[in-house]
Amino acid sequence: MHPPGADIVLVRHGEIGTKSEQVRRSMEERLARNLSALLADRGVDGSVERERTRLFVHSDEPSAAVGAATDTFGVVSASAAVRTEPTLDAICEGLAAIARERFDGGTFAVDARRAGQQSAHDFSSEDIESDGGAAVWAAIEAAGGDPAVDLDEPDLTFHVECRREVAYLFLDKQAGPGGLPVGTQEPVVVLLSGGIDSPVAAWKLLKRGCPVVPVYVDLGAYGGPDHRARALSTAETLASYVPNVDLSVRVADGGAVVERLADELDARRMLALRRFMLAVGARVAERTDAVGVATGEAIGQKSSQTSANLAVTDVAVDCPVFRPNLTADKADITQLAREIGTFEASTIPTGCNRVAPSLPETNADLHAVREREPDDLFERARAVADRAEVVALDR
Ligand SMILES: Nc1ncnc2c1ncn2[C@@H]1O[C@H](COP(=O)(O)OP(=O)(O)OP(=O)(O)O)[C@@H](O)[C@H]1O
Repeated sequence: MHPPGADIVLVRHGEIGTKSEQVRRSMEERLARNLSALLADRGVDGSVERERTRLFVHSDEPSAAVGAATDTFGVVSASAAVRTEPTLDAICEGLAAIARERFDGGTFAVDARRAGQQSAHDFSSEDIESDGGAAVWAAIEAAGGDPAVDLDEPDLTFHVECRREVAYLFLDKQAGPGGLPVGTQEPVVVLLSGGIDSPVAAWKLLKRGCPVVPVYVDLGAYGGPDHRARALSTAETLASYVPNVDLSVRVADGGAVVERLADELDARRMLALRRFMLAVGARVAERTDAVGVATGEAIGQKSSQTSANLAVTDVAVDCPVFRPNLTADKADITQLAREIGTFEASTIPTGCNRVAPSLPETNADLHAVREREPDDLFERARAVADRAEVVALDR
């Protein structure tokens, strides 16, 4: 809920504040650009202003601007606010005006902080809280209401952030994703199957500032058009968070290799397939200046993902393999998929055939895996990656 007449959004970031002056400035600039891009993509009126430790969005659409801010990686929270003079009288008047319009019964509290130079004001945060609380109380009573204060768990909190030049009044702090602005880290290739886990892994990398390069390996007879459409659809959802990042999907044709592995290998088939996919991703990384390859895997979630098997797949490539979900439980990954909006597309039935054997290897030995997999597996991976089709997203 925002105060009546709110025309500015306070945007808070977190870890950026721990950086050196130079890094902080460049990250804040990136955050401002990313937020501007998201506002423009959503057709939300708003201009972003950067100040030390904060961004501000000037907007006549405060709810939509808060929505964009809280979808921007790097943002910890956002509040739609009204501004007043930084005097005790003006703040109390402003709080009373908000109370008249927004208090709807229950309990309230006033929470105040002064930012910047404390000596700029001749009153303390406690003064704002006590005088502001009295002003809110009087306004509610005058309107025929029944005010009650609860400082621990109020139904409505009147927040005041008093700065040297201006005081901001707001009613809530909407949580953002946190993390770092996208583009402040080097790109990473993500093997995006479109299942529940890999879009979440991609989102987590975006959240930590990495632009991602999605790669989908077409499984031929073991995949199909719906399987591919599912991957593209999850990429489109991811792209809606970062409209200024190119999330075109590299679609690599792995059909012939998958068929061969299914024909020739039994228990170790999935390991060879994972090693092939990693090699496809590594080749794309090489060609796109990405620093590594990420997957949606988590320790022990599937037979191909036991800690022993993950070790065997990693050594297929020279570049780092990132697994943002590594220690996450499936329930938590699924919950996040729901929250970020990829779950629905990820669970569309694709009717694809099962590649996995009925008795898969769970404790693979690297020598045994190497011995059985085709000699030209990695050569084929590179060739498939080089021929990958770059599919622009439908947005
Ligand atoms: N067809 C594919 N194209 C690209 N990457 C894939 C593909 N299949 C699997 N992967 C990668 O390998 C990881 C493990 O594969 P797994 O078989 O568990 O995937 P899934 O269950 O189909 O999808 P997800 O792991 O996304 O839920 C995936 O998280 C993904 O990173």
